[in-house]
Amino acid sequence: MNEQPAFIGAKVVEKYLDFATLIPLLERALIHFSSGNEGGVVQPIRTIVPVAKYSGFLGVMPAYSKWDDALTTKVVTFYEKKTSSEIPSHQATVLLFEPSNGTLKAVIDGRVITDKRTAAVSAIATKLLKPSHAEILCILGSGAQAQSHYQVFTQQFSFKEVRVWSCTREKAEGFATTVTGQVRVCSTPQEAVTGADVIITVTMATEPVLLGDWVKPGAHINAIGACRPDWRELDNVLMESCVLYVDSKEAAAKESGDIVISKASIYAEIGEVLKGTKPALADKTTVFKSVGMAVEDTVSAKLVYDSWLAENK
Ligand SMILES: NC(=O)C1=CN([C@@H]2O[C@H](COP(=O)(O)OP(=O)(O)OC[C@H]3O[C@@H](n4cnc5c(N)ncnc54)[C@H](O)[C@@H]3O)[C@@H](O)[C@H]2O)C=CC1
Ligand SMILES: O=C([O-])C1=[NH+]CCC1
Repeated sequence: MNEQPAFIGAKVVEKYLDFATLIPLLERALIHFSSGNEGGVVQPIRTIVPVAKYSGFLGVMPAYSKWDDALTTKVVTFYEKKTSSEIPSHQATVLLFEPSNGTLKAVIDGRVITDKRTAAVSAIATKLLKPSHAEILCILGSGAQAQSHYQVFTQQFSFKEVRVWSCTREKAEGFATTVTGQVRVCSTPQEAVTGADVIITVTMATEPVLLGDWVKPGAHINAIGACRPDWRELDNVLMESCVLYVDSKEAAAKESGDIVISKASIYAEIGEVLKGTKPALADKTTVFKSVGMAVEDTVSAKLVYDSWLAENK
């Protein structure tokens, strides 16, 4: 008889998933992912089931990492929020399996993992691609990803000013009151973006919210939303003029509307830059287009499970 799997909830995940530990694990996973067979990451493109009746999607994201000897699948749902309901727009669960025999070892909250690993990967890209004197950080969006990006960016970098814009001023002000440091609330995306050195787009927009004409030459942009082939956050001016980095070339070319619609060409995966096989052109205007990778969930879930096990043996 198998033992029951462990059930690890959001509070426990929060406790074990600190950015300082997570970032080096994710850097290593990104390098392995971008190393082909040699890297030992098996990660098919995720399967997405549209739930059109409710403007929602269900995604299944499996991966195995030979280096970590970890096997997981995340099941994630994301829904357009039509009301001010407390239910998060994104919910997720990660199943962690024993790779040697397929036994389910743990069922782990995936919402906190998704928020933190996405923000941590943006911080990794930013460290490589930001201009040398980056003083102003701009966040477009004020939801869960805005929160996790704010946390890791204020921990890993020292910006002199942080600005936020959201689709209503009320939401942007709400964000500013929940975070620990000073945030300048902006009334328009253009006001927030003008003069910013690093820009993060973390919205559920389906049309561009960031226009290339507003962006300071040499700025670095982390484009996190618009993960459907017909959704946009960035306009063609920006997509055609930037140097474009992605997490996965294969997935970004299929899933990112900003890439599919603009037909912009991808310069490199961020794992190739970490490996040293492609340069970080930090003096140019750079975009890191992230769609999210299963292997990021795999290493995060393994970190949580191993930490939990060490305390609960
Ligand atoms: N690249 C990755 O690995 C991941 C990407 N995401 C994406 O990041 C984005 C943000 O996710 P969460 O913060 O979890 O969502 P959320 O629902 O917590 O926040 C969404 C934000 O977008 C704003 N928004 C909604 N519609 C908008 C519009 N039409 N124009 C401008 N702003 C709008 C909302 O006011 C809110 O501030 C989503 O597009 C999501 O799919 C989420 C998880 C992982
Ligand atoms: O990687 C991920 O979990 C997601 N990317 C876009 C929506 C959810």
